[in-house]
Amino acid sequence: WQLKVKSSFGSQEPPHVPALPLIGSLLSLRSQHPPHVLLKELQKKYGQTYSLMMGSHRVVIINQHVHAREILLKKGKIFAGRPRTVTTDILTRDGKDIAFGDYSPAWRFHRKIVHGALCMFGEGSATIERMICAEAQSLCSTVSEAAALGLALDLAPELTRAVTNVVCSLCFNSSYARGDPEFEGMLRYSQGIVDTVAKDSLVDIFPWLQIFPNADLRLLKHCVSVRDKLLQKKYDEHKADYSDNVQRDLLDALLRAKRSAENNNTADVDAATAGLSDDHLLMTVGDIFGAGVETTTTVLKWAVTYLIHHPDVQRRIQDELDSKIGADRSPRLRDRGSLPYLEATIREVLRIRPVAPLFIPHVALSDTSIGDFKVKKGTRVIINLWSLHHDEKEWSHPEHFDPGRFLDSEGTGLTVPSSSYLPFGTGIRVCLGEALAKMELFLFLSWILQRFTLSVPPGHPLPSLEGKFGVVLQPVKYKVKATPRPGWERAKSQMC
Ligand code: HEM
Repeated sequence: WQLKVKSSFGSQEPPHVPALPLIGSLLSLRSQHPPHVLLKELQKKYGQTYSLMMGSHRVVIINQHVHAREILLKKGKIFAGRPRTVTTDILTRDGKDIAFGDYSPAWRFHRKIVHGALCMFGEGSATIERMICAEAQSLCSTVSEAAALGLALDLAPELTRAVTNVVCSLCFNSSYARGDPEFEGMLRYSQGIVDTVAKDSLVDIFPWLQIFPNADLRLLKHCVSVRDKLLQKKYDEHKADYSDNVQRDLLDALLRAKRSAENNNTADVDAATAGLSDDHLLMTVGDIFGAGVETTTTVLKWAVTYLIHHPDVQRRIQDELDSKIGADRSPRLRDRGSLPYLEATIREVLRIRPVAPLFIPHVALSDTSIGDFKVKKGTRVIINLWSLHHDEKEWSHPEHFDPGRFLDSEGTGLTVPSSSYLPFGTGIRVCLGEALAKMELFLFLSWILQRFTLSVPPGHPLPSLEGKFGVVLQPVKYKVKATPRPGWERAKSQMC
């Protein structure tokens, strides 16, 4: 019996990367590789699951799907905590959002109403499809204008604009024209936040460093205050003309859920204890911008980058689009089922270049175990999605871009060939925007590839596939030559 109890809490600690007092394992983590690659490499020395010290925090690193699934699914509630850090506290008013909020009844209720609101405007909704198609149309017009002038285009800012506008329409029922000062301001502060949060922030490992002047923290605080002013303005406007009978957007849906909880119109136990404040709703919208724009845009950028490297894949998608949709109308969400090769390509992009290769760290909320290893309450856990998606035992030639691995043996049906595939996570903390992101990826890519063939301008090198690591794993900057496809002359590219 004693043995049984022992093993249910794990019998041994995971192997440790050496650590020194105060600085932890910092010296062993110096490398020219980005963190996800280094943490994958360290498996060779310490095994698939090992631990290290970040300052005074013990962090367990997971490089295999069996342990990842145990953490996210089987022990989802035990590992549902999030660490608090200096930068995320600034970003989220001390964790009043979903992504960095710690697990609690308030968080559970908060996540539930946001999920409900996103479903209403998300999956299967004609409203969101219209919003995305409007942005796809505007994006294709910009690309078409550049093509008509014979110009190569940096697609990255155009994709950011398009995805940001979808999120603006979803949250505030307002989309912006190019050059609109409010919109340009929003793009600027978002970039500032991405740049500063992306820095390997030492203050997050050693919070006492805050007492020293820190230019990054100053910039982050400035960008967050500009963001908050805009969010507050939108929030006040929505509150002023709120009506129970009309739901224009996500902010209306959130306001309704909050009011209904306050009026005790809900039997929800968590709601009774939650007490969601205005800050919670504002930070939710901050989260959707923060988690929803950079990620989706980056996947689109990687998709374009891989398609440029693989004209054969691009051609096969275009053949599929031509035969299933033709040139008389634009793709719709209902076409997804008949375009398996495009869907397989999106899955392969999400596998080969996971934008969140280290997820968001989880925290053990009680003493527990992972496999045979015991894990103490408060331990942080980093799931290295890069290792899962590049595990040689699970994927043949993992660095080889091959959408076909997500097709069945007939090449017509979609499959997921390995359990080592978790681009959006799974379980209690699964990505809240998975459905929205998949709709955007499908519509933007199908619209672009129906109209244009993408390449690099003559004489330009192919863009690097290495990527640079920040908040997300980004491709490098480069220019794209978009050649209109036969039948997609300029006027027609406007067609919806
Ligand atoms: C292709 C685009 C996207 C990818 C690959 C992606 C991936 C992920 C991943 C891996 C996580 C971490 C899961 C974990 O910690 O266990 C996550 C969390 C999250 N994502 Fe996404 N995401 C994408 C787009 C979006 C969008 C569009 C939204 C907003 C509508 C969004 C909102 C969130 C939120 C709020 C969380 C935190 C969930 C929680 O902590 O409970 N994401 N996402």
